[in-house]
Amino acid sequence: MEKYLEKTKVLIEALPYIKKFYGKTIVIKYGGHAMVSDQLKEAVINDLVLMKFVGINPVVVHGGGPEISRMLNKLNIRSNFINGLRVTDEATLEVVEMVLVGKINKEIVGLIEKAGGKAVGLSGKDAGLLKAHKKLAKNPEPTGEEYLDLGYVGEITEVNPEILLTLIDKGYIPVVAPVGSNGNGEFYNINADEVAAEVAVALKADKLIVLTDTPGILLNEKDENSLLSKASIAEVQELINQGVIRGGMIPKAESAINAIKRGVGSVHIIDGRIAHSLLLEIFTDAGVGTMLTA
Ligand SMILES: Nc1ncnc2c1ncn2[C@@H]1O[C@H](COP(=O)(O)OP(=O)(O)O)[C@@H](O)[C@H]1O
Ligand SMILES: CC(=O)N[C@@H](CCC(=O)OP(=O)(O)O)C(=O)O
Repeated sequence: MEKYLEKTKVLIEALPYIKKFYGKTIVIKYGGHAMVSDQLKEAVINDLVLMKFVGINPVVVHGGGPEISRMLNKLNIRSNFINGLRVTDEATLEVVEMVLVGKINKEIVGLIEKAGGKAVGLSGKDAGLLKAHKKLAKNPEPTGEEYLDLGYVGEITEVNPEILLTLIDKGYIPVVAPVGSNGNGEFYNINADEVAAEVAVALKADKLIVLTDTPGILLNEKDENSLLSKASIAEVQELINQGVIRGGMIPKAESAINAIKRGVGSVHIIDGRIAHSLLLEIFTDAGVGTMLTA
């Protein structure tokens, strides 16, 4: 009996959240470092499908950095990162598209279908979804040029959400790969955190949830107990300036600040290595990870 009461308690606890988010859009950034095992992938996908069936509109933006690196390695193409962004020459861009659009995007779509949902996979090239131009990165070193050339790394100039709204309306979960186009035949590799934030802004999303491989923003990267559970965008900017937030966490934190400044209610950076962390974040009182608000 006790066991059943526990189960009903969990469902009842979810009710106010189901009501709160009914009909709302939540953008989920599914990071490559959170795609650890097939079992975990299935847990994430089940969460997305459950969200859809209780009336929430999830939109997925995925990464795949580790898988791109593995493929580049196999092909003996060297790559390096500046401020968490992969320097991308022509050969690298080809591999990026192959892995993100050809493989990971279609895999996620297939898993959603397997779990009973409906999904459509897109890259930013489709239906003019992500317009981009070349991004110049600020040189992290105090010496030399102020800006560094990252090759075919893009920065979003415009999101055209029309196709996403149509898909949502028809009951599909849109799955977006972070590749953009300048409209003149030039394509760019865009960091998936940046894409997720821009998509969340364009869709006026209630929340952006970033699934990654840490419990959230840590005050000491080596200590998982130093989790910052809540932060304002000013506090996060300060942690970037101090160098507490570095590497792959920089685009996440900067994108979160950008999204909140432009109207997204909250951004949550959570541990995608924990099965069903997405459900815990949305449907329970506890919440997980780091919550960023204005
Ligand atoms: N202050 C910090 N707190 C947590 N993680 C941090 C911090 N600073 C840097 N990181 C790094 O950021 C990484 C997450 O970014 P990234 O590797 O790009 O993941 P993803 O593939 O999910 O986008 C963490 O694994 C960690 O190494
Ligand atoms: C410019 C840039 O860095 N692009 C990323 C795109 C994929 C990505 O962002 O993947 P994660 O979310 O798994 O890190 C890359 O080439 O790795």
